[in-house]
Amino acid sequence: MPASDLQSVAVLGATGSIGTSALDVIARHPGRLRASVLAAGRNVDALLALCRTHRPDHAAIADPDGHAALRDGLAAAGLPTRAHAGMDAITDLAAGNACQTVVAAIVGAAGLDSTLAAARAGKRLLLANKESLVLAGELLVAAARDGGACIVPVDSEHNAIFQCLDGRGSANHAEDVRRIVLTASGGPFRGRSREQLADVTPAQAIAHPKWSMGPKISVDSATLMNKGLEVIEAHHLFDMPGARIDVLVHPQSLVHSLVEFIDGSTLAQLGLPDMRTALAVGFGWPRRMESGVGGLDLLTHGRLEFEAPDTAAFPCLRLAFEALEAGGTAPATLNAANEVAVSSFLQGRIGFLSIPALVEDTLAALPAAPASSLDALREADARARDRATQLATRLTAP
Ligand SMILES: NC(=O)C1=CN([C@@H]2O[C@H](COP(=O)(O)OP(=O)(O)OC[C@H]3O[C@@H](n4cnc5c(N)ncnc54)[C@H](OP(=O)(O)O)[C@@H]3O)[C@@H](O)[C@H]2O)C=CC1
Ligand SMILES: CC(=O)[C@@H](O)[C@H](O)COP(=O)(O)O
Ligand SMILES: [Mn+2]
Repeated sequence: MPASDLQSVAVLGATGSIGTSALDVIARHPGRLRASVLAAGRNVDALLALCRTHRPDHAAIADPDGHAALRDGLAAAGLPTRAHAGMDAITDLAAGNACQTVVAAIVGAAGLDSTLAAARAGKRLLLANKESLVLAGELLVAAARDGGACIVPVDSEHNAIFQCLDGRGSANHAEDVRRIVLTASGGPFRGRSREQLADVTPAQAIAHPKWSMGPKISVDSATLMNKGLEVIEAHHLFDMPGARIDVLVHPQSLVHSLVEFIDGSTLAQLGLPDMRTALAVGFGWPRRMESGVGGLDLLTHGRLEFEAPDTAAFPCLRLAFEALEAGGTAPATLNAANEVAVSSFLQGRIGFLSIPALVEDTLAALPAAPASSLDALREADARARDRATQLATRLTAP
């Protein structure tokens, strides 16, 4: 196969759940895919282990203090991989010649700069980092359009919708589509009342019933904030107003989302809950690639059930719809407050019910302003983090 057919891939967030799944798919296609850049946050040992297996040209650690350990570890392993450190280095690698494709799988707003850089540089962008779309969706979609990037959403629901729309993204489908329906598993606490959520622990919250994921998104699934973030994500990716985006709880997580068209047709994408399918769609689109995921045997799986989300017990979904409706800086505020709240909960500093309370308080304290620039959004993000941190500290105080 000619060298030009080999797709060089930067996996940002390589040590995480999505990063690991992406590398699994890449390793199945040695003639077509190559991990040329691997990047992580702080975990130098895990990054070094991946470098020994995948032998990338570049490895980058966001934590500047990790540089020496990464460089020395690569040298000790006899690898030619170049060591880099700091977020700017990751952003430069995402935009540079070392990769044609970027898997954006850093968790949280920390992924924004590298995702934006990949979009501006016209990469094939496998977008898992939903927080960057929530924070700066309009800018990111515009950067991809202007830079000639192809965004393939790999969040499972958005990947499903992308497939149902035949890859048309935000273009050319608006008149055909009546509504988008995002499915939600309901998380580990589906069916519980608000009172029954008061004492749940971080360990219970990250035990997702269907998907194996990192801690932050697992807590988001448990509060239904994940679905709220996904509503805003769908708004930007598919140019749909919130009023035409619905959420349906589907505990089996086999129907990944649906699109209803104006002629009464509904298309859905189904498959086992394994992110390698969405990632293979991202690498191969418009062709299909082997992903390592088996087929779906509906006779074995039995019933497919659907129910309405309970926004009284799980108000984060309502808060996200309200932030989308308010527009401007509100989604950035929602996202930042949620990141602080989830981190505080995972550290055992606040209770589960304090997550929506803290987000709601922050949104009320910092009303939406026009999101006229990236700087305005960054400022909204910083202010929301300050406010939410103060509140979390107050809630923690004995
Ligand atoms: N997991 C899933 O199935 C799905 C995830 N997503 C989205 O994908 C993203 C990643 O999720 P997931 O893989 O579960 O998360 P994980 O927590 O498993 O992994 C996070 C990755 O991000 C890296 N990271 C953390 N902070 C930084 C930073 N400041 N700079 C650079 N890298 C950093 C981590 O590195 P280190 O190990 O060194 O800390 C790790 O590689 C999230 O936005 C999530 O919402 C979307 C759909 C499904
Ligand atoms: C795999 C994926 O895309 C996750 O976002 C998943 O959807 C989380 O499950 P919930 O439906 O419980 O939020
Ligand atoms: Mn999802």
